[in-house]
Amino acid sequence: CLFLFCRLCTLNRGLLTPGRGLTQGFQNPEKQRVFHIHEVRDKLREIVGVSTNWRDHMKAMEERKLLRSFLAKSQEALPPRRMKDSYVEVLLPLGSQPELREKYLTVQNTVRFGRILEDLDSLGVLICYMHTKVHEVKMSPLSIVTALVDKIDMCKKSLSPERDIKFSGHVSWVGKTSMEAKMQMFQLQDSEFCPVLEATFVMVARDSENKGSAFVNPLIPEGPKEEALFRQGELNKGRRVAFSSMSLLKMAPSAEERTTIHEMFLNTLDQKTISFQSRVLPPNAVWMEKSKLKSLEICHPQERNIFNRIFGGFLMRKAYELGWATACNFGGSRPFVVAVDDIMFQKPVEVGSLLFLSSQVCFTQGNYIQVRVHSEVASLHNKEHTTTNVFHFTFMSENEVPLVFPRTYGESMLYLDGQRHFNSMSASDTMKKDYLLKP
Ligand SMILES: CCCCCCCCCC(=O)SCCNC(=O)CCNC(=O)[C@H](O)C(C)(C)COP(=O)(O)OP(=O)(O)OC[C@H]1O[C@@H](n2cnc3c(N)ncnc32)[C@H](O)[C@@H]1OP(=O)(O)O
Repeated sequence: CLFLFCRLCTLNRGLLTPGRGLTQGFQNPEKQRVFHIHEVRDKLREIVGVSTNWRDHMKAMEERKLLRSFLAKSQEALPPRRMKDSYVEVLLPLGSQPELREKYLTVQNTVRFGRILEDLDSLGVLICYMHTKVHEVKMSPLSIVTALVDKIDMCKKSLSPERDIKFSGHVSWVGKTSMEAKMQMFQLQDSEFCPVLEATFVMVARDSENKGSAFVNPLIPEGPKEEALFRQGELNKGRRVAFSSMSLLKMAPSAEERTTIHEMFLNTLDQKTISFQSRVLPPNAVWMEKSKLKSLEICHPQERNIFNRIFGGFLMRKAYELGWATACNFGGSRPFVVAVDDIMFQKPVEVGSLLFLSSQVCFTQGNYIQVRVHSEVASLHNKEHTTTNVFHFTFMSENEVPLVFPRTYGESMLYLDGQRHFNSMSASDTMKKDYLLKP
């Protein structure tokens, strides 16, 4: 207890120190500090107080128990925060520090999108720690985890690994225990940072030991722009509830969707045999099951997050890269990612688990390929499999791609789910932009 108290006191230095004057982005009126990308994870470790040595991880978690007394009994007991209180800028100096490039490089000399997913996840959590900062102590009593990647939209044709990148973001909406973080990414072009990506994540605050939920500070929007962002956060929550209540896991497809599936079924009946069993593919079509790719990851401690579970960004990178390979294999050319949506982190992944990833094309249209990656874990002691995440990625291929045909009822539901995700993407501005992002 004394050890922890000393740590809390000695670590009680300010988080913000002066940084370089980057001016692009939502706002930085109070000249908040600009973190270097390497500092983000270090900062998170400092805020949560994790052990550097794996053998000490149980002890570090024991210490966190003592922070329980700093948890609020109600949301009203916490001081309200403004959007600018959580505003953070992070520099990824790929241009000015070439030694950073290797980690981010694709064979086409573009930026690995999987690495960007990892950086966004860490940044989202840091932003939420800024919002919930308890000024009396350096270490936070909260365990903040990623619950959902609501949406990531790309808005730039290609990312160069030879030019500096900047991220910025802030909390844009809060519930009782959840927070929405909006982030943007910029790349230096002709000495200006130009927008290349927008992302919306939902983070959930848990108690010191990550066992139950915990209240977060209220958010007070200032001015019409912030009020609009906050209202959008409310609408996003409503949309997610509506989307989930209409899930094909709960409800039958609509009349239009049923017609689509039946027409696809009729298109695959063998005209010669007049049988329900005998199925043949129409020209330029592929059975959905043929599009599958699978992988296995052993979840080593190296990939742990600050709470000794597997880092969400690592899970996203692995799922994205398998999804990209699936789209590449299916479309026959290198695809570009257009959008990512609705990645739900349903269950934490324990260190030491076996992570099974299964990816398949579930919908195509023109040059677009909608890929779904399902991840499940089995512990080393218990062979039972548990779903931890479902990922949805929209890719664009250089050429028109084959149609994908479901054979079973389950696959038909995957097709319709893929179509719903694709339609929600194509309704947004995303598809109107041009892309060239590769893994
Ligand atoms: C070492 C350096 C590394 C640095 C990396 C730092 C990054 C660390 C971040 C991570 O890596 S976290 C790892 C990936 N994420 C996870 O493992 C989370 C796994 N999922 C869970 O643990 C639970 O599903 C979760 C805590 C997210 C939700 O649990 P419950 O469903 O029991 O929550 P509950 O019903 O109590 O709802 C709590 C709040 O969450 C909200 N919520 C839950 N699921 C949601 C969802 N899917 N989408 C949006 N909001 C959601 C819910 O609305 C509610 O908000 P409000 O209180 O504001 O109303």
